[in-house]
Amino acid sequence: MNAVQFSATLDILSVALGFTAPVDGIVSRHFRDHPELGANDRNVIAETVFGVLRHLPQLEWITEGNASTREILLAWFVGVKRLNLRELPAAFHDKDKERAGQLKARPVKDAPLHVRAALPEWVVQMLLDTGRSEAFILELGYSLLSSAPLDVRVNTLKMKRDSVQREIERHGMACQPTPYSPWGLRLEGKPAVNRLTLFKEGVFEVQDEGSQLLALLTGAKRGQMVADFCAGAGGKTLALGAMMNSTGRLYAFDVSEKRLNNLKPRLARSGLSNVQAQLIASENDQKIKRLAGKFDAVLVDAPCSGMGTTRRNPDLKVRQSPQSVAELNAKQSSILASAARLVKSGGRLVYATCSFLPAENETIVRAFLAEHPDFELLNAQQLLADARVQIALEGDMLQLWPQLHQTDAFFAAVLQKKL
Ligand SMILES: C[S@@+](CC[C@H](N)C(=O)[O-])C[C@H]1O[C@@H](n2cnc3c(N)ncnc32)[C@H](O)[C@@H]1O
Repeated sequence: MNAVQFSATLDILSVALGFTAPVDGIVSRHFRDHPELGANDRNVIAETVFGVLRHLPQLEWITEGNASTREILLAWFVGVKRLNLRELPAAFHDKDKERAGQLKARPVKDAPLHVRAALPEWVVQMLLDTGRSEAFILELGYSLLSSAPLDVRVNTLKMKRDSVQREIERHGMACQPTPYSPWGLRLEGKPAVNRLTLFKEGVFEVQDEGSQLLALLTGAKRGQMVADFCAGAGGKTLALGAMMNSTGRLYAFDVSEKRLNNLKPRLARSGLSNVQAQLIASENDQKIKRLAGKFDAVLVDAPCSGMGTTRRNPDLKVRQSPQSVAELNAKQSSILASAARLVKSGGRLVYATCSFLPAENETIVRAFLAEHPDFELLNAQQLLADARVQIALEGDMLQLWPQLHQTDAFFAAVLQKKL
């Protein structure tokens, strides 16, 4: 790491470690304000910043707490990258090197489980409480320490997956069909796919394979009435619209105008004409009440801790807490109950999160089922098999794990309103 990269990394980390804003935004802003940084500089800086945040529980343990940003970065090079003193970036002074010697004396292998797994202690406790073994937790923690693969979803309205694969490869970017999603391609490395004309023409969208499977579970079909209740910028809306072959009606609800606005350019690229974006004031908005009982399928991609996405959003390990999860739980139950009113008899309700915490997954679904005897749980593995996706699941619900499925840790439960 050269002096320019070192100083930019320190600057970004000193803001990011304040945890007042998401790290990806902080990194993007710094790069925008510093156009002099080249592509290689940006790669080195971003990899280091994200690496440090992913490993933060370990770095805090190595430095014994209250460390400066510089010391955290030193612990990253010594404790994680395992550089010896001669290999440290030249920007570290003799005094830093003296400290580096002390940091080496605290190897992570001697640390408590949550430190070794680089997960918050409360997260590890929640997993232990629901019967997960130490080995499982360590594998999960390690898998969340690497960067996520770059997956795209092919817009099958515009082109077939194998044709898109050939086109992407023609541009010198290697990719393979994803193991589970019938629409996915996984790219090698992190090429700038958004520069390709195919992307600009809406032939594919960047989307984690797990996210694609959640849309698939709705079973949305041509001519149906479908709702994406927490549509955000519409990652799943676009997948649903393509499943419906741009027919029927697809409502994209969200309480955030900004997020719904971000859906607009994506919709324009996609060529979908069946989507109606609707801003709602809350899950109990009158618009929802007026549409009660009209939908064949409703997807609730609920606001959640995002704990399953910490490869991409490592700061969530610090920004979330048992209190924030408890607040989310109340919201999740309320949104699910409200969205359920939209579903017609025989219709499907998919509750999903990008989390592996049982408190915001199975617990919410079990409580919903106890209060709504008119809904029953369907077997997600069977539904996926019916869609020719072979995946072994532990029970009726879908929980994806990065260490097993190479996706973010998405969760989904498929509920059906009884006839
Ligand atoms: C996990 S994100 C959705 C991501 C999106 N489905 C996608 O695939 O890109 C959760 C969304 O729920 C929205 N949300 C929060 N509270 C809500 C509520 N009461 N009703 C509907 N949407 C809500 C947030 O604004 C956010 O966009």
